[in-house]
Amino acid sequence: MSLQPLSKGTSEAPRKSVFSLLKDRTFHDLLSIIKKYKWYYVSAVGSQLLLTAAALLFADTSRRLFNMAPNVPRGSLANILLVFACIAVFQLVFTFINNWIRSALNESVVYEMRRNILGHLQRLPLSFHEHNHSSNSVNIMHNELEIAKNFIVFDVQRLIALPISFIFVGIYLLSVHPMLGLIAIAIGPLQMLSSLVLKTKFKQAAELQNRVTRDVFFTIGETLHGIREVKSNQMENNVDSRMAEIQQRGVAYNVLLTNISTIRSIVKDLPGHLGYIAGIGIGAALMAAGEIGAGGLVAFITLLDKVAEPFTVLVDTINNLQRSVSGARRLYEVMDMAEEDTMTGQSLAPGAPSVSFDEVAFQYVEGTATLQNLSFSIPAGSSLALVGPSGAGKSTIVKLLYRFYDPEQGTVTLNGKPLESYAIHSVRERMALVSQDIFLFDGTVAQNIEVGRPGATRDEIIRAAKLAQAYDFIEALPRGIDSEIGERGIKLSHGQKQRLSIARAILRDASLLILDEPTSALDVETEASFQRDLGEWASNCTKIIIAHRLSTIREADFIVFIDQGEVVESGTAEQLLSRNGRFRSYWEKQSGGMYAEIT
Ligand SMILES: Nc1ncnc2c1ncn2[C@@H]1O[C@H](COP(=O)(O)OP(=O)(O)OP(=O)(O)O)[C@@H](O)[C@H]1O
Repeated sequence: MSLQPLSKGTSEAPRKSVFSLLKDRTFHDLLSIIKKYKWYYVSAVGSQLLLTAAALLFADTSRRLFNMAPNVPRGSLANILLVFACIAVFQLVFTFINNWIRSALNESVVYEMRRNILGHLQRLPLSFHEHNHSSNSVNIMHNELEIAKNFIVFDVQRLIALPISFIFVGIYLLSVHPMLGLIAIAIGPLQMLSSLVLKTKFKQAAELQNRVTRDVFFTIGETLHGIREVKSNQMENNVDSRMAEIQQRGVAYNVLLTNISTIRSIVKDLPGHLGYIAGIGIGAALMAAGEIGAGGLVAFITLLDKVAEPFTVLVDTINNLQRSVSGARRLYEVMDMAEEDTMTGQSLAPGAPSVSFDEVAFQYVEGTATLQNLSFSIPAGSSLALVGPSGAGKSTIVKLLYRFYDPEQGTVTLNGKPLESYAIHSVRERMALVSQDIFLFDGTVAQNIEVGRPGATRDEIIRAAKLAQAYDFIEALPRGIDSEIGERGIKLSHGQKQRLSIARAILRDASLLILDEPTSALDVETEASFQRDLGEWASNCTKIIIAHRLSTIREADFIVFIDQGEVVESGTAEQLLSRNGRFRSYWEKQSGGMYAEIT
């Protein structure tokens, strides 16, 4: 394993501006989540407005109190104190309610978005996953979603509530005294202007910081994924140096980001301080001139922050949006990718299909042909062995059958009709694959076999396990078929995993069976009984067998020998051996000259 591909995690994507993002279809898709939770938003905004009303009442009651000072009648003082107490209780209750709603909204939106993204990732074509490291997808699901969520959950509702507060509080202060009102109102726009300071530097530092986070996820994902290779190749120090380098960058960029943010926040607070000083000075002069009472000045001081807040928040929101854009750009790019359409097309009829490849050409990489001029056919219900050296294109043929990729030229047909005329779902439903790459899910043995056909009965699962020669070792496990396999089947041997994957395929009850090195990890005896039983449970299937072992190949009705994506020879095993061609020399090399075993 090389640590080089880690740099993929830092790949740059084209930058989207804030405004083009606001027009982005996917961004609107995400905003449509907000619609679903509109009552949460209405409640959160409503409770925030009630809190503003309470603040206004508090300021006005203070104004009345200080305007009466020092000769406050006893009865009035008692009433005023009661009003203050009620406001305090009201504020406590609504602050609690507001936090409660926000937390419920936050979690609901996050889980909804994660579900949407994972659903989308699953529906993307296999080519996306083959060309993107899984850690990148995990990073999208976690970090970049988190950043986008902060904007969607918190900033959106503040953007609605605070302008309304601004209007009410602004009008109130103007009514106290136009000059004081204007000073308070002027602070906000000045704060907005201050957001221009170091704006570009802030965006750059945020992007650098995001990249570091992506690298951390990438390194952790790759290391844990390939932990056996890391250990067996003693790469621990290599990984550690990589993390140390990321740590160095992470600390440097974080300090840079914090410094820039601090300078921006000092500049942003400056108009507020100046407005306060100007307001006190002018307020004192107005008091001396008898234009306002002491209460007017108190109301000004109490509400100053409330008038400036919408603009301050707008500044923060723009900053957040910039971070969201920078962090969520990749999220939106992935969400914008076209999903596989698996439902359009006709259904593949039950029963073993005939399969044919007619002059098929395919390439993964422009200019490098993987399959070319490839033609062969398999009559319904018969079996074909695909044989050839490593990299010849055998697994690619299977990928075309699954429609993970489509050929560039030529046609693949099932029952004489082009594969593209069938709904992908209906074709995949009728196919089963026993692959050399076995993936077992974290769960019990039974659950792992049931993956083949969700909803299968316990008896059906046990029957499949027996046919796959898996039942003996399953029975010996501590809890039999209900034993936990552990993450990725780590507690089982390769041969045992292979037998579970065979059981899964048997349970699937498919009509097109693909066996990709199905017995590579089985001992000779188990392989022999697997071959025997295959005739029983797969008798009604069309079978494609990819194999290197002659014992597996010779059971096939027909053999196609492939090299460099082309059919080099085809025929029965006996015909190919008697021809003294590529298949025979390939087999002689494989068997050390003992090809006579076949006859
Ligand atoms: N996702 C991919 N992207 C680019 N090239 C690929 C991809 N998958 C396979 N290839 C290339 O296509 C060629 C055929 O690969 P394929 O896996 O089909 O061979 P194979 O005959 O099944 O090999 P093996 O017997 O080793 O499994 C190889 O050169 C391989 O490197």
